[in-house]
Amino acid sequence: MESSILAAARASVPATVFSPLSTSFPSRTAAAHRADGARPAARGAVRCSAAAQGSVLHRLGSADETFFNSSEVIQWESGKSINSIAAAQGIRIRRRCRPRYPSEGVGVDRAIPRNVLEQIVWDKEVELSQRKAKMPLQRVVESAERAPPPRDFVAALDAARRRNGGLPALIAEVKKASPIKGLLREDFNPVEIARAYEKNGAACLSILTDEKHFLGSFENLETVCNSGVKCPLLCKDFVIDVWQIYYARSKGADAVLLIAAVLPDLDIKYMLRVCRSLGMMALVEVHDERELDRILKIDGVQIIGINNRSLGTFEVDAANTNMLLEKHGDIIRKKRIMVVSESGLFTPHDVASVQNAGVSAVLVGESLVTQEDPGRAIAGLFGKELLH
Ligand SMILES: O=C(O)c1ccccc1NCC(=O)[C@H](O)[C@H](O)COP(=O)(O)O
Repeated sequence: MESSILAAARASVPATVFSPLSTSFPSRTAAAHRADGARPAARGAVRCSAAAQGSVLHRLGSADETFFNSSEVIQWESGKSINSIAAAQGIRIRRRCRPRYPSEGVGVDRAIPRNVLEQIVWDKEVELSQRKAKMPLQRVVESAERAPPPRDFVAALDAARRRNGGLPALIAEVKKASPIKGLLREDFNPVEIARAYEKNGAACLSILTDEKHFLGSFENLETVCNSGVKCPLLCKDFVIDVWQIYYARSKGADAVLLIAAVLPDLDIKYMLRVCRSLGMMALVEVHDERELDRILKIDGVQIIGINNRSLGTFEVDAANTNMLLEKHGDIIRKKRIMVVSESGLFTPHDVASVQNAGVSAVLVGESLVTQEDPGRAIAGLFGKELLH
């Protein structure tokens, strides 16, 4: 019998004809397959689905249920590469393993990464293809269905803010290492750190799951989820495919991070729908004005994270939050979007400054996790103890 999450996922992408570029997608796809000399799907027709805003090619009736990300569909449809679609939206982070037609597998570019984030994304493509080979989407979807019900990330932030007289709520990050700073904490026990954060007033926790660059893991996410910690959990990873969202849910995540510097608009729209179908929240992260402009045009975004880490230098500057909110605060307030200031917050002055700019929450890793007692460090960061 079909799982209800799978059914919900199907329901969220009604079976209508995909036409962002106005032509009938199934016939174009079939033509593309023929032109390319690729064999059609072994069983069942390639059926196309469209979400109200995002789109997905969903191959039904085959044993290995496959979802394709929206920009891959556009790639097939338009003949343009994902990288040129992304570049047209001002996205500077390129993909390396560029998926083409299904039977072709992935094409690998020989270029070298331009920066740390691009390197992370390229490594993520390799990691993901290995994970998917071990666990096809249908199994991940079924496993997501067995996870404990998601907790309300936004409600937890709101409640903490009210409890603390309007101070920004804290999303405290369980972070062992960073690609820029290296190892942040030697004696790293994710459950101990998570409990200490919660006890000292964190509203939500961010659990890094990237292994290669942050020494995080999905085991960390799962153990914290099963440890009795009640704070909602953000799976902090580099999402490039909906598979990762289902996987994060299956390991107990209540929210995921979607990075505008990495994901084209259609992928963000589609991923937001997948999150909604799973009862999860998406923290949509921007670094600059161009990304913020894009995200403000997308319906259904409830939380925006402004990352203070420059994508050029990877240096942090908390003034980035203030600068973006000065220019776009009005529209953000009008749309009732919650804003989180992320990265590079070290002192009560930093927190007060982003609070004055209008943020509802702060996401902090390094300045807490590097202290001997990361829980006690919260009072140091805010200049007072937070109510739990
Ligand atoms: O933390 C890094 O060095 C890093 C490098 C490249 C891409 C992303 C990176 N960090 C991810 C994050 O967003 C931070 O872990 C998070 O905002 C907390 O930042 P901080 O308080 O400065 O540890």
